[in-house]
Order: sequence, then structure tokens, then C-alpha cells
Amino acid sequence: MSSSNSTFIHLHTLDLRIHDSPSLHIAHQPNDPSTHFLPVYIFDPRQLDLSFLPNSPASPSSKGGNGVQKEQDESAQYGPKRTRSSPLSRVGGFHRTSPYRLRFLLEAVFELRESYRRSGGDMLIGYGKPEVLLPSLVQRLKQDGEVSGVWAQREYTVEEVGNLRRISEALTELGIDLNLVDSKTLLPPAHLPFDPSKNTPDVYTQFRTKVEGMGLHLDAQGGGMLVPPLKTAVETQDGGPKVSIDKNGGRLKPFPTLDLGVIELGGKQGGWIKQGDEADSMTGMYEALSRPLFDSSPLAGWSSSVSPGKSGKRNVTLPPLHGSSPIPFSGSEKAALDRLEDYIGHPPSSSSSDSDSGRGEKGWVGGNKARHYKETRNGLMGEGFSTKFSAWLSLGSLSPKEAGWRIGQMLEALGRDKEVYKNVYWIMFELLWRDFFQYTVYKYSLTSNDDFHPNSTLFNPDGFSSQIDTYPQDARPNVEEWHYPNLDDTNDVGRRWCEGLTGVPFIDANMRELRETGWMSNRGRQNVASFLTKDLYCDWRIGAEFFEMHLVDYDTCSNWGNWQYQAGVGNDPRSSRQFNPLKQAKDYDPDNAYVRLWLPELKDVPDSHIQTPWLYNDKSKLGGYPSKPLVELPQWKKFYPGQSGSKGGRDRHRKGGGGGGKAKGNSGKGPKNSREQ
Ligand SMILES: Cc1cc2nc3c(=O)[nH]c(=O)nc-3n(C[C@H](O)[C@H](O)[C@H](O)COP(=O)(O)OP(=O)(O)OC[C@H]3O[C@@H](n4cnc5c(N)ncnc54)[C@H](O)[C@@H]3O)c2cc1C
Repeated sequence: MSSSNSTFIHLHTLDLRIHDSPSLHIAHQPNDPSTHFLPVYIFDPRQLDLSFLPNSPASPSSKGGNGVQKEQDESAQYGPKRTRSSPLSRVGGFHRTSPYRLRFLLEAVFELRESYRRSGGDMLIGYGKPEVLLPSLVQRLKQDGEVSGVWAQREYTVEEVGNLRRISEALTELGIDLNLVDSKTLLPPAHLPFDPSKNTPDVYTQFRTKVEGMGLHLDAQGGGMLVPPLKTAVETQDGGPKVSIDKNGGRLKPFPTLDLGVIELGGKQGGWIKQGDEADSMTGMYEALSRPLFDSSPLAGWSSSVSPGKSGKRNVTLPPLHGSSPIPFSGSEKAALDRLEDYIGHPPSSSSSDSDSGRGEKGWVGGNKARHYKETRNGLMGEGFSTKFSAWLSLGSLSPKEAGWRIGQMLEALGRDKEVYKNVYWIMFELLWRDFFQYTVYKYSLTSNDDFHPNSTLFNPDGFSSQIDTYPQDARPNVEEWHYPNLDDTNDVGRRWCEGLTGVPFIDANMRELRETGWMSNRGRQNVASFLTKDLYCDWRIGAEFFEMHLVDYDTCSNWGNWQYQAGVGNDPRSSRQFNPLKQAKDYDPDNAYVRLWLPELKDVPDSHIQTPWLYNDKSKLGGYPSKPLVELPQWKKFYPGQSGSKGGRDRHRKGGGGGGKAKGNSGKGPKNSREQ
């Protein structure tokens, strides 16, 4: 590179996409001085055990979640200015990333590199602490030219903000700025009608009312609630998105020439992936990063579809998806955009034949699933009952603005049909929940100067409740009375919950599905969280960490925020939220298909007793399933076989679209119901 070269570096973190990319947009403005565009992704030892990659920092060995583990170093403490140093969770000692989560991440990362390559550029992949790797890269680039700046997505959570801050400090020493862009939420912080760091309402309905007050009309100048996504990519015919910008002749600025071999990193600090390295492919990287996962399998093990065979040989291909997975998708940006198309559809293009939708309806193409979303969203089985956008949103391979804008377009096109409007708008309603949790966490983690809040409470047992008063403190659970699970004890109720062995089939089926597929429906999540915290009275953080390990859509704000909400230590406006698993099974698994799918050992138990096997006389038919539930509550009795609330003579309900049980519990409740999630 000549000294007139200037490189724009974008550090990809949870923004694994090229569509709606502020960095691509900024780097290609006429006034931007950079001559080259260098995207980077770095696997971080705080998320993944990197021990099997060359020159890697050794990670603390995992207990695999077999005992409550408190890390001894200061990183174990939750609080300002502290971060963790290990890829294990703090309370349960679980791996933070399961093989399925890893698969989804690798697909997103490596496919992103393909998108850059398809566009004439490339992406650098490294492993180690970004605050160590990035400065060494900058120093190397500065030998031959300039670095115009390093850019990354703004985050709102203590750990991620701490990481960005360390990067910023290291770069400042080299005279380089770390610039942050807002690409994480549907509604960017500067667009909100309040200062999110101080005034995010504590109750969802108030949050929603304020933002909806801006109007849903799609205003290209950003006058309405929604902000138009940036047009930085187009779909190609040959299998994926490609960078396309309205400046620079539509072309991506070139990738700089780099000799990675000469970038100096201290011993055991990680490295950059070079062409031909074993880890220079999805499967190669999977092999290195999954080894520690199989070397210490967690409580209840990994999915039977990914576990090493009996010979002990590891799986060296990407783990195959479970045959009944409700999320049979890749983590790539292309898969995200395909899903958006499949679920929502698109406006007719004037040039193509789809100006008439083919459904006898002008103005919109496709979107059949979205048209029924509100009716199906409480389903449990199949891919179609809900959008599944969360998995791509969590990694940023789908832009929330892109999704929201497309939904807004559909509403504009079809809004006169009240039924369609109600169904489609409910997706927006849910996306706003996501923003609500992002900004709640922001408010209670960071101040308006982006300093750490002195009392960050996202991960503490009493959650936000020490700071907010959505309902009286004396109606909150007493944290002192909680059971702190001993996961080494096979009889511990917290452990039995993790293993899907509580003896309550509706709960256990959901927990088995989570382990087997990396997914659980929203209905299931609410139920198992309520059961752990309200029925078993366990520390909710075990549940949040177990979810973090397994969920392919794990998102810090949505996960920990929802867990607090369910546990009664968050910003739920209602104190009495407790799900009755038998009523829930009756309403949402009316023909028992869900429980039968995930608890095959109960195959010989008749329908009359499959949700209450402890009441079945012939215990020999339980196939090893617990013969007694861990708890039995009086309010369940109404739903026992033969009782007034039970299914009686096999009352079969019609199935909703996409294979999900039609949500009975919800019908008739419009978006005015603030508590509905
Ligand atoms: C205990 C618990 C833990 C959860 N952990 C996570 C998590 O780690 N990551 C995550 O993305 N969601 C989490 N959720 C929220 C919700 O369950 C999922 O977002 C939803 O099930 C994802 O499926 P979907 O994309 O098909 O959602 P859809 O029903 O299609 O909704 C569309 C989008 O709205 C957003 N959304 C919907 N419900 C919620 C909600 N309650 N909170 C925040 N956003 C919401 C999601 O982005 C989702 O993709 C959790 C909920 C509970 C009760």
C-alpha cells in the first residue's frame, strides 16, 4: 500500500450483515477520505473457548455446568467496570455457546465473508481479544499508509460496552478513534421521542404509546416512527447479497493488501486466520471451537443430533439440525433475507409480473404467514407459527430496521383489511418489545454519557426491581428465600428443570426441545421460566444462563430482561404472573402432539393422562419418566383428568397455520392489552 492509502476498518460484532450497514454507507460518502474498506470479525475468548486454535489463550476448564460455580477472580463480580474473562457462565458454570449456537454464528460469519468476496472485497477473521488484535492490525496498516478510523456497532449492555471501551482506549493510544454507529434497534436512540438513557418508560405500554405517537406512516425523511433502512446491498441471482452503494459507482472500496504473517501478536494472544489455515472454513473453525464443548458436555448433554458417536469421535462437520427443529435455517444473512421474504413478502415491482399478487389482491406479493401471525404466534411446532426473526436479529444478520420497514410497507399496502392489519401489526408490536428491553437495559446499565450506571442490575438476583417501582416492593419475591441450585446433586430441583425431568410433561417437553434444537417458542419460554421461579422458587439466573447456552437467538437484553420479567424482579406491571402448566397444555397442546414429540418415553401413556402421568395407575408405562412431579399445586387439580377444566373426551382443536396449535388463549385481545408478550 502506498502512503496515500487510507483504510476504513469496520469491526463486525453483532451486526453480521451488509444490508442496512451504516459503516458501508459512511465509508462510501463522497467526503470520506478512505481508499480501502477492511471489515473484521474476531472470535472473543470471553464468548468461546479458543484453546484449540494456535497461539491461543488457554481458557479455564469448564465444569460443563455440573455444579454451581462462582469464578474466583474479580471478573465473577457483576458490576461497573468489570468484565468476565471466561467463556463460562458465572452462576451455573455453563458454556456460553452450544454447538447449535456456534453453528448459527459460524454460518453468519463465514457467509458474511462470502458476501464481501462476492462484492470484490474480503473480510479478515481473527481470534483473541479485539482490544489486542485491532491495535496490532492498525499498527501494521500504518506502516504503509493511514487508518481513517475504526467503526463498530453501539451496544447497550455492560459487558459489550466494556469491551468496546477497552478497544477504544487501546486505539486512542495509536491516535485512532473508535466510532460507534446505531444499527442495533428498530428505532435508533436519536430517533426516539425521549432520551432513552434517562426516560425510557418502565412499562411497555407507555413505551409503545410514546413511539407509536410518532405515526406509522413511512416517511423517507424519518418523520414517522420507522426509519428507512440504508440501501447498502442487493440480492444477487447467484446465491446471496452483494454490496451496492449509491455512491462510488455502486462499488465497494477495495480490501487492502495485507501480509498477515508479519502482524506481531504477543504470545498466547490469538491470531488472524490466513488462507489455507485449518480454521479458514466453517467446518475447520467448528472443529476447533466445538472441541471444548464436547470435552465437557453440560448438564443433560447436547442435542442427540450433534453429540459425538459412541466411539467418542467428534463431529467434524457442522452439527446436523434436529429433524423436528422449528428453526431449520442457516444463520447467514441470505437465510435471514429469504425468511423475511417468505414470511412478510414484498411490494410488487412495477416492472415485474408480480404487480398483481396472484392472490386476487393488488398491492402486495406473498406474506401469507404474516397475514395469520396473531392467530398462530402462540404455536409450538413447525417453522411457520412465528417469524423466527429473533435468531438473525440477535447476530445482526437481519437488520431490525429492514424487517420493520418491510412490515410497515405491508401495512400500508393492505391496511384497509382490518383482519390483515391486526395480524401483521402484531409483529411490529413484538419488535417493539425487543426495543423496549434494549432501551430498558441501556437506561439501567449506562448513563447518557455512556458511563456505566453505578448500579447495573441486569445480572443481579434482584434485577431491576431495586431501581424501578412498577409494583410495590413488598409484592416482589424475597431473593433471600430463593433456592440456589446445587447442580451437582441429581435430585436438585434446578438441575431437574435443566434436564427436562421435573415430572410435568409440558415443562419437560419444552426443556427437551431447547436442548435438542436450540429453540423454544415464546409460549414455552414463559412457561418454563414461570415454573422455575414461581413454582420451584429457584434463582432465575440459572435459567437465564441455561437459555444463553442453548438458544440460537440468545440476546442479552431480551433474555435477561424477559427472565427478570417472569421472575418478578423486572419491569412487569403485574405481580401475580404465574402460569398453570396444565391449563397451558390444554390451551396450547390440545392434541398432546407437542408433548408426545419431545417425550417419546411416554408413548404408552394414553391421552387422558399424558399431561399428568403421575395420576396414571400403570407406572410401568412411564418408560423411565419421573413418576411424581417436583411440585403439585392446588390450582392444577381443575385440569386433572375428568375434572371441569380438563380436556374431557379428547376435545381436539383446529390447528393454526404453519403447523402450530392455534392460540386460543389470546383470541379477542387486541394490541391494547399491555401485558401480552
Ligand atoms: C424467559 C424468556 C427468555 C427469552 N430470551 C430471548 C432471547 O434470548 N432472545 C430473543 O430474541 N428473545 C427472547 N425472548 C423473547 C421471545 O420469546 C423471542 O423473541 C421469540 O420467541 C422469538 O421468536 P420469533 O422470532 O419467532 O418471534 P415472533 O413472535 O415472530 O416476534 C417477532 C420478533 O419480536 C421480538 N420479540 C417477540 N417477543 C419478544 C419478547 N417477549 N421480548 C423481546 N423481543 C420479543 C423478537 O425480536 C422476534 O423476533 C425470551 C422470552 C422469555 C419469556
